[in-house]
Amino acid sequence: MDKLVIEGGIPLRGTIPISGAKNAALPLMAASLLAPGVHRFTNVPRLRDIRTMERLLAHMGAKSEWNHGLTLDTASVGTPEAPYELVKTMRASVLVLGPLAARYGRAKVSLPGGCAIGARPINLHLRGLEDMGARIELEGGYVLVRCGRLRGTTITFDQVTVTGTENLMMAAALAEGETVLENAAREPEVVDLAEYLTEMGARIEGAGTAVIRIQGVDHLKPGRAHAVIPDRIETGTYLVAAGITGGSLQLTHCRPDHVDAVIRKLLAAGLVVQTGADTIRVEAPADGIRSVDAATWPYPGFPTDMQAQFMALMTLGDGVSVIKEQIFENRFMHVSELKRLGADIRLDGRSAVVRGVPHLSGAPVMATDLRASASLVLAGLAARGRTDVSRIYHLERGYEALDEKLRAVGARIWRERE
Ligand SMILES: CC(=O)N[C@H]1[C@@H](OP(=O)(O)OP(=O)(O)OC[C@H]2O[C@@H](n3ccc(=O)[nH]c3=O)[C@H](O)[C@@H]2O)O[C@H](CO)[C@@H](O)[C@@H]1O
Ligand SMILES: C=C(OP(=O)(O)O)C(=O)O
Repeated sequence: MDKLVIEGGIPLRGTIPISGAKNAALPLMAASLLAPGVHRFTNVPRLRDIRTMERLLAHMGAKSEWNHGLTLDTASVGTPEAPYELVKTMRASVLVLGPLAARYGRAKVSLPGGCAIGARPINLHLRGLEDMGARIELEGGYVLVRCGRLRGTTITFDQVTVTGTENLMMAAALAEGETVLENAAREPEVVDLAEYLTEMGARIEGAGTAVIRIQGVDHLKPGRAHAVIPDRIETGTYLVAAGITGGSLQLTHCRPDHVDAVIRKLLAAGLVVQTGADTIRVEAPADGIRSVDAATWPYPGFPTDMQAQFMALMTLGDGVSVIKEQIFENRFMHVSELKRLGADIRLDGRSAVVRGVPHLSGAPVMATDLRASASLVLAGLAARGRTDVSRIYHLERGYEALDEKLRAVGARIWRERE
């Protein structure tokens, strides 16, 4: 297994191209199950999670090929089943549930279980499918779904759920009649999925708002080649990388409007940020990082997937920052590791109270989840001396060529065998 070694303290300067969004590509790949045939996606990031979804679709009989993007042929899908071995490595596997139920009238999908950041139940996905007429049983750790054609209905989510909204939007695309999703997730990834589904022949209105209306159709067909939206969390992570190292970066191939809430926090922290049509220029503050509070919230709020990285920045702030995690009950696993690098952080329920320190010092650290790992890399880039980040398979789930991209802007970061 590899670890990342970082010699910190170098201000990053240069240009970083942003990759396609993992959390947009995964539901798009699942959507290919809704219509047998050849689906083409461009700007798909080469990541562990994407490979896992490829393997999951292959298990069902799909064929995939990389050639200037990803081609998925779902013509021979015949096993509507997601086994535990694959689901346990990637929770987003649950995204096949809605498409399989709608297209095949049956599905056997392993329950994803909890993970480092929280319990993460899928009750809202299941209840929604039941409301649409599916019979659901839990057996041997699997969700078994049986249904005739799903029926449109009104579903009001108790809580905003991103993959829940995506799953039910995909199921509703082939249902009979109208489905209304209320309190739906408004994330850009939901909009990207709705755009491709529409391209496939689905009738969807309101994606990107809290109420999505879907008129079910009898058949869907593969759409034209679809370009995955840029990764807003990767974008945010590199914005912080410039600020925390005292550097300046130009990010290209990104969507500045998708990181609005993050940019506003970074401006409050003193960073200089200028946006273009698909570029962002970011510079560290000349007079040090200002401490600011943040609270996570569904889009367009401050993303939970940026909480750990923002906390890394705040460890070097000029005062006290209170960071409140309001989406996941346990997304603070990075705190104890950041403390090993010299950060002053106290946990108080769902808040972290971060008192800025003048500098961080390198140390061996271990990551427990994807964004926690990113926060440790950021802290390591700023720290004096050497930081070893182990368990980088977490990072490989969600960051394409992270070490290469950072090296290209001057970071001293490399892989070593553990
Ligand atoms: C692949 C993907 O897109 N992953 C993202 C998605 O995860 P994911 O879609 O799994 O997260 P959700 O939006 O569903 O979770 C939001 C909250 O709702 C709760 N909940 C969710 C569903 C459910 O049936 N019951 C329930 O109680 C969750 O435990 C959590 O507390 O959105 C999260 C919140 O922005 C991000 O951190 C993840 O990166
Ligand atoms: C939590 C994340 O991913 P997942 O929902 O796949 O665990 C993430 O992308 O930060």
